Amino acid sequence: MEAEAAVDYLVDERSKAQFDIDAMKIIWAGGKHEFEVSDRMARLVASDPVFRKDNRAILDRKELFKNTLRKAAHAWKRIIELRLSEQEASKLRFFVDEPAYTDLHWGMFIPVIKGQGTEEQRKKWLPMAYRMQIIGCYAQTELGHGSNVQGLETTATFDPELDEFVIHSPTLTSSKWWPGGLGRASTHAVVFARLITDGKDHGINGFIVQLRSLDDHLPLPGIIIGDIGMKFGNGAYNTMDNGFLRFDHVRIPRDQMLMRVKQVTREGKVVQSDVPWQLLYGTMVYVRQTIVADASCALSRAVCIATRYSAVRRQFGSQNGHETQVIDYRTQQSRLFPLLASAYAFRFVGEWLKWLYMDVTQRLQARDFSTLPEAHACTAGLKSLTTSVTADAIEECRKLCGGHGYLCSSGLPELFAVYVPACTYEGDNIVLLLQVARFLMKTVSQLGSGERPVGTTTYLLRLEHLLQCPCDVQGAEDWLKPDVVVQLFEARSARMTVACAKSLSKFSKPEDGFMDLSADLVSVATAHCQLIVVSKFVEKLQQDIPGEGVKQQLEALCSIYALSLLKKHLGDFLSTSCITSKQASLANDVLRSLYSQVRPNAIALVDAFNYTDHFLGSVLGRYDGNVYPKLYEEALKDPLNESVVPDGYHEYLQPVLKQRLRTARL
Ligand SMILES: CCCCCCCCCCCCCCCCCC(=O)SCCNC(=O)CCNC(=O)[C@H](O)C(C)(C)COP(=O)(O)OP(=O)(O)OC[C@H]1O[C@@H](n2cnc3c(N)ncnc32)[C@H](O)[C@@H]1OP(=O)(O)O
Ligand SMILES: Cc1cc2nc3c(=O)[nH]c(=O)nc-3n(C[C@H](O)[C@H](O)[C@H](O)COP(=O)(O)OP(=O)(O)OC[C@H]3O[C@@H](n4cnc5c(N)ncnc54)[C@H](O)[C@@H]3O)c2cc1C
Repeated sequence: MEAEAAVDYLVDERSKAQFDIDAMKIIWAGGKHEFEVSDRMARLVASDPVFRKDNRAILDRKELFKNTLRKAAHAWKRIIELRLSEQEASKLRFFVDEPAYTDLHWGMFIPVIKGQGTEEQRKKWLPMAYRMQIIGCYAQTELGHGSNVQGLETTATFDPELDEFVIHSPTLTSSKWWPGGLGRASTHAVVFARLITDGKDHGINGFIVQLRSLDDHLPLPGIIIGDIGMKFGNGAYNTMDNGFLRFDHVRIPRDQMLMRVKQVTREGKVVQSDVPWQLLYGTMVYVRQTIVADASCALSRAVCIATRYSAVRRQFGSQNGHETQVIDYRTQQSRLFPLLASAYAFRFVGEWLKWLYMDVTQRLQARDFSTLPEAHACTAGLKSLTTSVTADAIEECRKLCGGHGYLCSSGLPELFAVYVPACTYEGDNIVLLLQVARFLMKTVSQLGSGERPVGTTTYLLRLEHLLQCPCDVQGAEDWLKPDVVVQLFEARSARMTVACAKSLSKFSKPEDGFMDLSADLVSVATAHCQLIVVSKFVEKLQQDIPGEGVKQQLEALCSIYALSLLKKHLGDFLSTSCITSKQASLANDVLRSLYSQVRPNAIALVDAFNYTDHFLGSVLGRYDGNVYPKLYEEALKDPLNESVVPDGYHEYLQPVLKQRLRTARL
């Protein structure tokens, strides 16, 4: 093909923007400094050939994994050479954009030692982990149990004679199964096992166990270890060595039990410290909070691809002598713009959740445990909400790109395959929503006893009002008032919560009620979490938002986010008598006019994510919109096109064709 001059097919679109895009970039990044770091790291990765990733879909598993090891080693080398800070290093790894053992080492192994280790344990293990002299993973899930952590079967039995624990896998189902980084890379693991002393079971605790030799990487005696096999999609999450692990009476010193929550003395006595036992689950709270921030990244990435391509792609009709850009179809807008709005909404709720997590961490250090239940409910609920929406949205973006979205070169199939397990790992999304529902039911049941709800449940203090207040919408413009919308979401959540609590109270055993009503409880939890996202978006807009037109764009997106949820869950709002059908119809009119308002800004709103073409990894989402020649180029790179006549022609095609000829002649 002839080389084409570089043309920016989206220049016109960019010229229509009605806001200061540089200011929006800073809002999206979370500050000037964050923007600068992110931009610098993205470019560093994009310009380094070792971080190439366009061949992932065609590499076999072994090549894929070796390539991941190579990239992780190279990333580490760059981090050391450039003396990158922790923030810069983590951004660099993010832009390398390939699931790897390092995610678990930095994301779970180090945090679990920090959160559950004693001062001495942190001093001993963290420096080695920070220097990557040991590589660790988080070995909790087993073949037989993942969600039910209390059901884990691996045992850690204290031997007072030798002052050691004996780690053992008593059954097949007790095999550790799934931990990332375990299969091939890790030298160590934090293993969750049942603590047994003097024949008594004291429940689950974490233990630091060395798995492989630091000299030759061979498994240590008594350790049976391997990779659990190929996962969904080509490339995708197969760069990660999710592993299995069995123990045959493996001995570790007593001081390798993580002892912040429980201690075992030299004599074998178990001492419960004064921190709540739930801190054993603290690493999951931390990781769930990071997953919410990541959801906005994955979602914005898919939306960026679908939005740019929708502006380039034309089908049918006529617009100034051209066919219509598909982004101008109302159906395309009504599918795409709520996802664009959700990307911004999740960004802001992610920022807030990070704050909440820091706050609870500081309180825990000061021995104030009062906000732990709220932090658990918020991280669990928002992890569930944002990952489910994002996984569905990536698939919707694929459909929004028509046939070409199904090509690997669109970047969307791999993004979906990498992202979709987020609905399962770090807590199955339904199981986590049931935790939120449990928290809400408890909060409502305690209202009568004078307990005051705090944080995100404070609205339940106005229960009487919320149970009967009418929606304040008279005309379409009322739907743009943030206080009207927030109160509506509060009323819906409060009414659903109370209805469920009433149904539960009819059961003589609460557990039976929870089983029977679990589907309704999940809807209640979803309504509460959606309220949190809407109100955090509204709160963000009450802050000082610099930059011409930026606030107006964000206000439009906030309204789109809330009103598209209202449309999707209309059944909830009507059945709880929160709104009338007339008000619902007005909301729909407002949504249409908001789509028109966003339309000229759509490309600039996705440019504000500041993604490099390397990170997007999508021909359809290219910054310059030069889609067709590049799609053609990508097709030509496929190994099937290496020869004109395919391998296998002589064995399998020619005989068939020849036979056809003979048959035709007969
Ligand atoms: C295109 C390329 C793109 C490339 C992208 C590259 C980047 C990719 C990166 C990917 C990296 C991803 C890494 C993935 C890591 C996954 C790691 C895992 O899954 S690790 C494995 C993760 N595994 C899981 O997540 C397992 C999920 N399961 C669980 O968490 C628990 O078993 C349970 C919570 C469901 C039940 O527990 P159970 O003990 O039966 O509890 P009860 O219900 O009886 O409640 C008892 C009380 O405890 C309270 N409470 C509960 N939790 C917490 C908490 N966290 N805190 C505080 N409190 C908590 C609860 O409220 C209640 O309080 P109250 O009412 O009594 O006052
Ligand atoms: C890619 C990936 C990476 C992972 N990485 C790690 C890791 O590094 N370390 C680690 O320890 N683990 C890891 N895991 C394991 C992961 O945390 C678990 O798979 C997850 O917690 C879900 O548990 P499960 O597999 O037991 O699902 P199950 O609980 O068996 O879920 C099966 C079905 O049962 C339903 N269900 C279960 N309990 C209930 C209930 N009480 N009420 C209603 N419905 C219920 C669920 O909704 C689901 O539909 C990883 C998993 C994946 C997919």
